[in-house]
Amino acid sequence: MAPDLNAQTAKDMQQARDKVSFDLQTIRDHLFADRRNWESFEQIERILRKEPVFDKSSRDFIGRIEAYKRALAITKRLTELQRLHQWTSEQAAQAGRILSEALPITLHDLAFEPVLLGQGSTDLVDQYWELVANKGIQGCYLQTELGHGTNVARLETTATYLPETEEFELHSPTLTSTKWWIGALGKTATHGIVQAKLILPRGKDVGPHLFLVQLRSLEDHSLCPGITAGDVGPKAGGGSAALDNGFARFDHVRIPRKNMLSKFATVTQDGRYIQPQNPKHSFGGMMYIRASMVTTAGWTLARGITIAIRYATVRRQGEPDDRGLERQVIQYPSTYYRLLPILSYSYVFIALGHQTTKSFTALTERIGQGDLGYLAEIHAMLCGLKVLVSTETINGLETARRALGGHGYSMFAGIGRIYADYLPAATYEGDNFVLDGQVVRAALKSYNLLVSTPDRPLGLHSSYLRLLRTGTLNRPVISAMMWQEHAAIIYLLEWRAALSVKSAAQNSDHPDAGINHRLSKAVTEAFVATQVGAMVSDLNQLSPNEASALKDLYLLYLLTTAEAALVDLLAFGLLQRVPDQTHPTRDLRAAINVVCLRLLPNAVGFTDAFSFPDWSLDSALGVSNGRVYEELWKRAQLEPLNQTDTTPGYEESLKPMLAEGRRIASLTKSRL
Ligand SMILES: Cc1cc2nc3c(=O)[nH]c(=O)nc-3n(C[C@H](O)[C@H](O)[C@H](O)COP(=O)(O)OP(=O)(O)OC[C@H]3O[C@@H](n4cnc5c(N)ncnc54)[C@H](O)[C@@H]3O)c2cc1C
Repeated sequence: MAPDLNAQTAKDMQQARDKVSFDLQTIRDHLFADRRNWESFEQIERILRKEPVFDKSSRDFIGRIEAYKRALAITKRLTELQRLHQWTSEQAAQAGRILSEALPITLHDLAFEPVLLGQGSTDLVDQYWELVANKGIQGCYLQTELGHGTNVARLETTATYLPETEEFELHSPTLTSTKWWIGALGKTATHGIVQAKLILPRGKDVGPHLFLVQLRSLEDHSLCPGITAGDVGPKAGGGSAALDNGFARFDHVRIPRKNMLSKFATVTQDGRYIQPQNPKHSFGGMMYIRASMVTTAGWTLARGITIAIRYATVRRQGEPDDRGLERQVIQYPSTYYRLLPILSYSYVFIALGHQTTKSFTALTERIGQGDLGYLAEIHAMLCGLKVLVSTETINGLETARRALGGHGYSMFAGIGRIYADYLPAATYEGDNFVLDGQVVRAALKSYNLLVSTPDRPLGLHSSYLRLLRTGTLNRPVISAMMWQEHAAIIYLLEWRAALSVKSAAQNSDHPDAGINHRLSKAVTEAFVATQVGAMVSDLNQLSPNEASALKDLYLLYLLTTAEAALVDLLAFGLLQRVPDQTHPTRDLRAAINVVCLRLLPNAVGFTDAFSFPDWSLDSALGVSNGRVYEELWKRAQLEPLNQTDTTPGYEESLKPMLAEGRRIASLTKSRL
């Protein structure tokens, strides 16, 4: 008798869990950076799961307006719970991650609040802080315009200072000056921080500055006089439907002088402009957002890969074995080769997120004390990290979705929604290809300084350049064994970055079109590789089983990064074949397979450690008990089209069309 495919799914999942070699709680603590963070996660999850407003069962079937209203209801309850349980901002962020919903409030927390805090004067922050912290007002950040996004210097919105009334007048002089794409502006925000060209009394334009503007009445939420605003419309792939990305135009809107965010630059009562000591001070807001994007990317990828690995574990296809069981699709090399690297990327990005947040906090303290030493370098590295994590997360999600076969295209699979929501991360907070340019500029500057002053100390982010100091370090020694050593691969990736920068500097008169992207990738991957080295060293605190499983995961990250860098490694002569040995590229690929095979029995365990409850993961294919077919069946029954036997539209369209077709067919037949 053929095995019961449905019952087999739960057995496969249980068997996969039985094979896991490590203690789940230890890996969980590692992921959450601390047992207390995990406990807090668990506590928050228990609170959230009881709330009917967070139920996701109907969200695949609702339209935009309902989705938006649902998002507001979620936001309201989330805010009440935060107050009730006195969650810290980190705990509130954790609640947001567990919920995993695209909510307008995100922009208040991620963009409005940090920019106001980081760049507003003490008086302005004092005036608004309680309102901002208690969500008595809802904020957004209005920079991008219809005509310009990347080129901030060419923004057209003006803020003209009027000394007679001590006010700024905000104005949108052209259609193309309309603020566009602004998250939460369309319908939700009451206030916004507007990026506008500051025009001084005698008409001098001193470029874009930030201004706090009330957009909507706090009485009835109607738009304030002189402001036209609305939603920009549906987004690609139906992504972020509940988010009201909006447009706004200002018609001579007046705001008081103190509403200019003037921590670093200010305008005096009589209209004199006091310049910032260092214009780079104003990078703070963007840097905060980019730093938090590393963590977000890690957890987003974690969701996608949990679904894919669980499904690939219970999905069976192929020739049946002697028990009549087909092969679990995760056992196919072409499947695990696609999925396990994504798992490794999610672990690396989550750990990198912890490190980045720590460095950013330390940097903010140093800036507060007036030390801008490494600011430019850290800014460039955050740009590089933003590019790397968003690119890899988008690619990883789509790879994971395709690995699900046809069912991956179903909304019930869950990855399609995550992908559509996450997709614009490649564009917002700086288009990835534009940010590449900033990484490259900083790298070339560090290189030129090194050439002119060889003894100059190098920062953490450019330490790979030490390899170019003459007579210091040798090129890597190539052998098949090196692919098993984290340090050797890190060294290789650092060499690739150093030689990429050197080559770009020496050929700067004739750059090729792809140089920025390649160089930015090389430099950022070298930095991430050194961070992975630090992660590996930290594993010594763990017991051998857990340490060795995580070491393999980090090794896979390094190996697949090296594999993707093969063109550079070969072009720079870093991987030359040693006589009588196999080619290093072959050894590298063999090593990837070996480490994948070692990781395979732990794959489900690694995804369990992310600890996504089923209600939060919201995926028919990612259910933790493996019963994917039952779940798919259950969800398809909820499809509104299935609620009536005769389909809507039958009477007006389908019935007459079928009848007409039959009539014509019968005429043709009679003529024959
Ligand atoms: C979902 C979503 C949410 C957003 N939320 C906000 C928000 O809350 N607030 C806000 O202010 N903005 C927001 N934005 C806008 C976002 O920041 C901009 O889209 C982004 O900065 C890119 O600008 P752009 O769209 O004008 O693209 P463009 O600058 O027109 O870029 C178009 C193309 O040209 C290339 N390009 C442009 N300039 C250069 C250059 N110098 N060198 C090389 N290549 C270049 C880019 O790589 C890109 O491929 C959001 C956008 C999206 C999609």
